[in-house]
Amino acid sequence: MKKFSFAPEKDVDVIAVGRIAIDLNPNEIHRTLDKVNTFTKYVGGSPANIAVGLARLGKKVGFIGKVSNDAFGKYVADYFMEKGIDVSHVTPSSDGEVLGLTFTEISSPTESQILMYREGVADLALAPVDISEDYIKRAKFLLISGTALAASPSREACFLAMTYAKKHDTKIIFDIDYRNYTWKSKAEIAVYYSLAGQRSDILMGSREEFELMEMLDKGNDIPDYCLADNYLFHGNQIVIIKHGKKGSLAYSSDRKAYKVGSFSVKLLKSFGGGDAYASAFLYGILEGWQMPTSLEFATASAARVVSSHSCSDAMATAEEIISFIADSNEAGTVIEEIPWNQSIEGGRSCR
Ligand SMILES: Nc1ncnc2c1ncn2[C@@H]1O[C@H](COP(=O)(O)OP(=O)(O)O)[C@@H](O)[C@H]1O
Ligand SMILES: O=C(O)C[C@@H](O)[C@H](O)C(=O)COP(=O)(O)O
Repeated sequence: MKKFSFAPEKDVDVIAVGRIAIDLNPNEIHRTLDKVNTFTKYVGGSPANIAVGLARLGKKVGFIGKVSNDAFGKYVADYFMEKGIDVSHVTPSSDGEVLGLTFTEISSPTESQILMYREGVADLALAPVDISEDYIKRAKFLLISGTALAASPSREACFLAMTYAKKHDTKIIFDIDYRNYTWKSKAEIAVYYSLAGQRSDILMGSREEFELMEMLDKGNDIPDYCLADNYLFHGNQIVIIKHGKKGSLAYSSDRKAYKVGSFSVKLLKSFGGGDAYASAFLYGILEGWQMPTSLEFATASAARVVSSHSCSDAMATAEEIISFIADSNEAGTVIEEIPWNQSIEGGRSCR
């Protein structure tokens, strides 16, 4: 696949836009939330986790977002600074908006859910006035996280950020990132997700998130490659469709398709894999690696995080991921190049 190239004046690897929140993960596991007494606090929020993952991998990361004007807002901003993430465009909300809270429920060795408190959150107060063209111009990649499209003015802020990115050849990664809060209808979800997906250069999401973007009924048998084709047609270089423990499928504009398995780990929580995957995959792309190497690296990072208690704190260095791969039984076996129309569902035609 043609490698991405960037003007030398682009001195920031990735600028992420969207929510910084707090994860409260249970210290008592394999029980429902009502039976949990204590939690461990971590920085959370999908785009924040991805930013932390990239910073942990040594990339130069910026962030555009709004946080609460209180101790929690200071906590997340301080954590970002400690990780080396630029916070010059992370600003406190002005009308009392709060930081989102995500309670993870680890109800059994195989089941986990999240309960999010997102009423009046600061991240959705991000407005076009907060988007700096000069800042975005410096970035190789702009990461847009789908939940930031769930309400105005954050929605307009994201589309303005994408306009600036297009103007200055900053490549756009759209991580679909669906959370069933704030959205008013399935039609609204599909409109805004597909608008963003048609403007991106790298598009990633779970199968369920692609189905929401395409307004497809659950359980439909449209093959993944058909979903990918639609967005490659609109200019994406890479489309990745994630399938949980089964792994993922990746499609590139040079018509190469990859079926990616997963590494065997002891699952603790099924959350965090996507954020680790996104940060490690993007690291590989920034390093100029070929798709299979980036996909394996991403899959390994994801496996580490779903077997960890945290998401942000569990993000790994490149050395940790490489040694995880070396120590695993699946090294070199998780990636398979497949014929374009032989996705996980088989060789069915698109329509
Ligand atoms: N149980 C698991 N064991 C190992 N890897 C996993 C497991 N669940 C997810 N992963 C990895 O994390 C990636 C993303 O997980 P997924 O649940 O599909 O996305 P998201 O976390 O964004 O919802 C998967 O493609 C896979 O590589
Ligand atoms: O996205 C959130 O606000 C919660 C995250 O911090 C949490 O770690 C999580 O759900 C990760 O999501 P995933 O990587 O998409 O599974």
